[in-house]
Amino acid sequence: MNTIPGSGARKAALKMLDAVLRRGDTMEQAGGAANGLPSFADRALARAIAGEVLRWLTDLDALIDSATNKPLPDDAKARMVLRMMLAQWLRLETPPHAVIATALPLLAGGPKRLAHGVFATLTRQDATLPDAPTLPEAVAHRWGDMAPEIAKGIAAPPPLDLSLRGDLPEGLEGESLLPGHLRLPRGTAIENLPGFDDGAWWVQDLAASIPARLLGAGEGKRVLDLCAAPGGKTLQLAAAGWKVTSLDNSSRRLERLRQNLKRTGLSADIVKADAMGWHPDELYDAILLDAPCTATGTCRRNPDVIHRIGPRQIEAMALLQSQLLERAANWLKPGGTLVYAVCSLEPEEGEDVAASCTLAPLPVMSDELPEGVEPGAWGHVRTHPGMLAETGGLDGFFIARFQG
Ligand SMILES: C[S@@+](CC[C@H](N)C(=O)[O-])C[C@H]1O[C@@H](n2cnc3c(N)ncnc32)[C@H](O)[C@@H]1O
Repeated sequence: MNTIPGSGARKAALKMLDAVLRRGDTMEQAGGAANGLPSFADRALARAIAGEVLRWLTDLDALIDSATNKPLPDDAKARMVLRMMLAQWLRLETPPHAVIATALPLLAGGPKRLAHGVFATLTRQDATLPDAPTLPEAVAHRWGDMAPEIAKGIAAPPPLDLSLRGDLPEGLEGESLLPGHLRLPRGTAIENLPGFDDGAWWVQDLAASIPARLLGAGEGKRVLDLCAAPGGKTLQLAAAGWKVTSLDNSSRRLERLRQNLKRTGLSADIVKADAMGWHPDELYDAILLDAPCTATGTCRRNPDVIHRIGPRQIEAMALLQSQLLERAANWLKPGGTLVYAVCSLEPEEGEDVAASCTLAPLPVMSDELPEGVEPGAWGHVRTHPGMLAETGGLDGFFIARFQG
């Protein structure tokens, strides 16, 4: 039984961190550890603690090492608990006495005094974190010139972006960076927003909304949303007047797509199939391939990717993406349009895959993008979390458009 209020959330956060950093689970998978907590507030707290630790891991470790004579092993439980303690104090503004009361029981029978001593030293010194998280060396190297700006973008969770099905519901206010887009402050509770019950909008990062926009109005023509679940882009395409076929190989994610269609009152034909074995009955006017990827572009909301993803996963994804793009290119009517997108910051999954496509590039124009985002040299789009910083940033995406 938990005798100290909030200790359940800390236990769950510890389990989540263990799952991500030791087993390589995604935050979504690891989040299951918080599901048994009785209150929404506790579940949110567990996720916030784990998220802040993953965001600031390198800097938290540097603080811990500065306050110990002998470095704690990377996988020591005391180090993990100290990371959580510092993240709560320095990022979530939890008072030190509450941090100590809820964290030390996690080390029952272990080095409680050591953890207490390190934490007390750092609080006495008024330790601080830098303005932007320090990226692990290999990640900074991979992201090259973009790395310093991305790091700034990762410093805090992102704002809430909504895509609108049609007109703006009465009473819903925010900043609009593209038609049909609305940005609200981070932490906004969606259930209480006007239009939630009517399905007048869905949550979708501004960058994630760009690929479907690049296909324009559907006017009843047929589009294949390849790798469609949970369906953010299917909803956009259906709302833009396309006759949508949504294909995905995950039953669980397709169930979420079904629920999303139901909530918004939009429609699509759903196909559960492996795109690597499936063949269409006829060709499509347009195809949106939002390919499976390492998702490093979502590092603001899923900071686990900073620690889980490396060359092995990037290479495997790039191979699958090239194969999917090659197949999709054959399913397009002559003159049709194909958009390839990945929410990855890795050129191997974006620029390199697009360069291997046999279709002709159909360059994206500046006026199709949010102000401040410009198309690249051959008309492709590259976004990253450090862009549009003054308005709250956006996820990292690579997007290219082609003509059949
Ligand atoms: C980036 S997500 C798609 C997100 C979706 N387009 C949206 O906007 O909500 C990639 C999807 O590809 C699916 N997928 C992965 N491999 C697949 C395959 N071989 N065939 C079909 N779908 C696949 C995954 O289940 C996942 O839902």
